[in-house]
Amino acid sequence: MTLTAERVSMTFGGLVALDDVTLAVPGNRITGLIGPNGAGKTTLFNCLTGLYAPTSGRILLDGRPLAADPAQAMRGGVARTFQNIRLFPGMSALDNVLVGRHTRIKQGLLAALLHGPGFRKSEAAATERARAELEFVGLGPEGHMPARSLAYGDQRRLEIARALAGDPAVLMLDEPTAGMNGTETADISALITAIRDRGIAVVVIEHDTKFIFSLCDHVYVLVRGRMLVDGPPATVRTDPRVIEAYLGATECSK
Ligand SMILES: Nc1ncnc2c1ncn2[C@@H]1O[C@H](COP(=O)(O)OP(=O)(O)OP(=O)(O)O)[C@@H](O)[C@H]1O
Repeated sequence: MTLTAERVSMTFGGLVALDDVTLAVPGNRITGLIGPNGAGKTTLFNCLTGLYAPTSGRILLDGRPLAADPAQAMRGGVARTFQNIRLFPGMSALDNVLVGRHTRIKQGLLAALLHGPGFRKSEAAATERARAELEFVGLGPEGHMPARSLAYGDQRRLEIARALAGDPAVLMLDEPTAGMNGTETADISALITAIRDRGIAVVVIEHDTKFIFSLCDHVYVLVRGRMLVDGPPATVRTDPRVIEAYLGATECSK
């Protein structure tokens, strides 16, 4: 599946946050989105996840318009994590992932109340899948623990497990390494690569350009609402326009 922004512009009052931005996010690829403060990254992210309706242009998932409604976008296959952790702190890690799984299950209220065999079977399958996602992110043994008692890095992995449980075609990660130490960052890199290898399109916004250039298959650079340049990391990080506009010569040449 490919998520596309087609000539997207977004204005807030008189302020142009995005100006004619086009990008394509295919499966089997980790796409990075970087840019200086105020470049429009979060605004683009919000358009791609259905939180904002662009002022003009279109967001398409495999050629079909994506609803400007986060719940519908999620059901359509676009999942996200947030800059700030948004778990249910008192619930177990497993139950947090089950919440993600339930976005996919079509059991009505009546079925839940009656607790019939169909419902029980579907719940058992959901629990199995939730356990599998916990294993996948490296939290297999922690399923019973309240989310709040997990280490910070583990809470971020739990958020990713919850997003994966909804069977996304595209996973959008907003600053997934914010506040992490070097080891946790390396672990998250490996996890994101494993997600890509499942065929899921991954989009990462990060301020840590070193992380983006070493992780991503393709990088887009936004500057003042416009897409300045995109390409493989090796090309983008040495592009003089990027060095001048965003990174500063010394940073980018590292
Ligand atoms: N809801 C809003 N209302 C008004 N202006 C907004 C709104 N959201 C963003 N903006 C403005 O749009 C521009 C782009 O902001 P955005 O947050 O998308 O940039 P960013 O690249 O994510 O920045 P940062 O790296 O600092 O998070 C900024 O000038 C910002 O002030």
